[in-house]
Amino acid sequence: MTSSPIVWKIKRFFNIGSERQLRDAVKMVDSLAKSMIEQRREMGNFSTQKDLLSRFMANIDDDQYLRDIVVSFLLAGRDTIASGLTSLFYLLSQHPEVKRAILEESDRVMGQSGSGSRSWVASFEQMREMHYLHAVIYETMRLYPPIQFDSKYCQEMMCCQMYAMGRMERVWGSDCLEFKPERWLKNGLFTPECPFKYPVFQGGERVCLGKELALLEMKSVALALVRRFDIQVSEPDRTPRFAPGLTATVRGGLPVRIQERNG
Ligand code: HEM
Repeated sequence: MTSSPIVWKIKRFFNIGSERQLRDAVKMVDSLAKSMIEQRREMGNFSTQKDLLSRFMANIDDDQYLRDIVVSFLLAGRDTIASGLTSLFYLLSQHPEVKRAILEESDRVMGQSGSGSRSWVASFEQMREMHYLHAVIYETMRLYPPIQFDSKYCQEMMCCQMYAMGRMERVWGSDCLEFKPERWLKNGLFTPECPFKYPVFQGGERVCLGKELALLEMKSVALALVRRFDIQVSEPDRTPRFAPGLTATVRGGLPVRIQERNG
């Protein structure tokens, strides 16, 4: 990235420096997407396969279009989930009472399976019953939205600041900086907020297409890990700092210590 467009235009023209790196990186992502499409084509029978790519391939023949679909799902769906889960494990490490409440809820819904150890994979129906877990995921992304700001261009440009909005007293009340999953529950049931108050997935016609998938993915990974392992942030007193970028990434990662639970 440079301050003047002339610089990158010259680099692009001569295919040098960061423009060359960008071109190589795009080529690599393209060939990854292409090989995923080819592998799936060799498997055949798209109409009977249940994965997302097969469903698209059952209806679309244009390889360029399919490649764009693969790339947009990879970009939109990978780093966002990783970011949300990183923040979740940071917060759970600081709030053992929330972790305990997740375990209690999951034990109630899933039961504690054989020989003292918990089974860790929940069914879709079981996950729908876990209102507290759902609230924890929403509350995590209120304080740490995976996409911290987002710009839109129409007649004028506007910028939506998800990170700032999630921490505004005017919007969330005097306890806005506290991690309180209960704020999302009414009589134990998850109660959503208007997407324009909680714009983590944006709202309206350009709402995140993967929103429900994202929530399901985050819930199932979080649950499986919390039930099976005890995860502690290695340096609990160090506040994570974000690296600048489209998706919120913790600078240097979030080192944790993982221990298997006994039961
Ligand atoms: C916690 C995880 C996620 C968050 C916070 C998130 C957030 C967002 C946001 C804020 C937008 C709007 C961007 C814009 O219009 O400028 C968006 C768009 C989009 N997201 Fe997600 N996303 C997540 C996960 C996913 C997943 C898992 C997928 C798919 C597998 C996905 C697919 C998409 C697509 C295709 C769009 C473009 C929609 C359009 O322009 O019509 N997202 N997402």
